[in-house]
Amino acid sequence: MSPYPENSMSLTLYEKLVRQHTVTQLDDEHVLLYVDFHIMNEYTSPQAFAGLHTADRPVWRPQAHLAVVDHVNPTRPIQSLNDIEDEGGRLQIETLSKNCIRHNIQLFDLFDPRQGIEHIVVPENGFAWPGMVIACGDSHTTTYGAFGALGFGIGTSEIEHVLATQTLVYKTLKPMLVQVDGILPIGVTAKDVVMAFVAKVGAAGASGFAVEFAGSTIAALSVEARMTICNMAVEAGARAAVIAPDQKVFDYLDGRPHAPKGADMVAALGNWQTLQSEPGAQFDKVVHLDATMIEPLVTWGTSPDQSVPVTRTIPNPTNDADHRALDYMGLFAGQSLSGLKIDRAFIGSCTNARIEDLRKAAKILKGHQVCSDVTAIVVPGSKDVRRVAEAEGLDAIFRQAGFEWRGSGCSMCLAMNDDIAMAGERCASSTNRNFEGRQGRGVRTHLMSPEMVAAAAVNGAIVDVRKMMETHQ
Ligand SMILES: CC(C)[C@H](C(=O)O)[C@@H](O)C(=O)O
Ligand code: SF4
Repeated sequence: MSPYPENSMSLTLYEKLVRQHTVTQLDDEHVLLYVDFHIMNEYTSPQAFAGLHTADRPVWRPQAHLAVVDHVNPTRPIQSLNDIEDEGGRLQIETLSKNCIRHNIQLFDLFDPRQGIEHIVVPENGFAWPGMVIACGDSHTTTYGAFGALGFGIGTSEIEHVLATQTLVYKTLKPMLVQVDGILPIGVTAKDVVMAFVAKVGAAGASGFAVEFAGSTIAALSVEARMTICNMAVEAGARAAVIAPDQKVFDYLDGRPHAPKGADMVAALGNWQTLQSEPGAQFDKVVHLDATMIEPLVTWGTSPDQSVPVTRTIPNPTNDADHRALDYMGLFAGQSLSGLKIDRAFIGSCTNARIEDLRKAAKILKGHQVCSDVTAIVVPGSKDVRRVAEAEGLDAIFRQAGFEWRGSGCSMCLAMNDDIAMAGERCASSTNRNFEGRQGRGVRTHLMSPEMVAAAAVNGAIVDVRKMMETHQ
């Protein structure tokens, strides 16, 4: 039996995307899904290629894949791969390059002017279109939902399957609607919206679901801000997040190197405009968020759902995990996050290192100095973002304030490269995960918006960014 029988009149956007890519129905829950575009990084692809080579299989459609170096590379300037001290990382980068040459796959390597974090360079170059299925060996592939595409993370054996056949066995999800309405207050961002969602449903609250974000708040957001939302939806367990594409998305894509052009674009638009949930489509769960009530959020624990508005105090622990998290973070219930001293400030990651993020953080920093106790770095999400920021003079604002201006990559989002904090250090971070050890062994991560990180860097402590905005006026 098909989960989407032909006689079911009204489909959600997610269901449409699945149906349009179903090669064959396997059982009640599984389909063989066609993958339009597949992205690889140096970290999760080597074993998949090794499997392919053992089986002596070719890559079926080399042009439907892109490889990007982002996780293990240093963000300080280097002249050649020989300058990378970590031998393991260097080997991963070299292996990706060899595999791409062997199979004729396009690679944005470390020295390519288009290099950056995979989920930043893919949209930037116009690879992600509405209606596509996009897979990648990385959980934050949900980012492409901002375009009305179905993006999701896959494991090593699935990567191999996609390389060989351009398909994979896919377990269908239940549709969930997250309706966000109202005007966001000043100083409250897309990051706070998605953190509010994650806090409301919990870290596993959307597992088994494909989330559709809708409502006046979402419609008012830029495409980049929508990417922040879809990116972090996976922290609630959602293996897919979608937003119906609108004119903003079409305008964003227009003129990008790999977006359709001319008559192809006209034809594509005809299809893209149909990509919405139909009236009467059924969702298995509906969550409402009132944007006017959202405040800047900060995590206090070691899971992205353990957050509170910066104006509030840390809640009482309700289970063992809460106790353990407080212990690791060196915090206690009833404590105020505002005023908590930090050692590091990090602006970066595929959640919040796009040009709009850097512009907003720079606006907070302008005319201020990073507190002398704080080491602050900003890692633009891609070389493109870095170039645009430099053309606008943002690098000068960051540097004058005392931030280090780095090259692009995942950097301090996860301790897999040179950018690692020290045990016991507390870091205000614009990233998406605050797990134990995520930024280095014993490091205490507080997730927040890039504006909030900028404000924390200046104050040497977590602070409500809206206070700094008042002094600007
Ligand atoms: C390394 C990679 C597999 C991982 C992911 O899947 O997301 C990483 O990017 C992360 O953010 O934790
Ligand atoms: S920036 Fe962070 S979240 Fe994004 S892909 Fe890299 S490690 Fe994962």
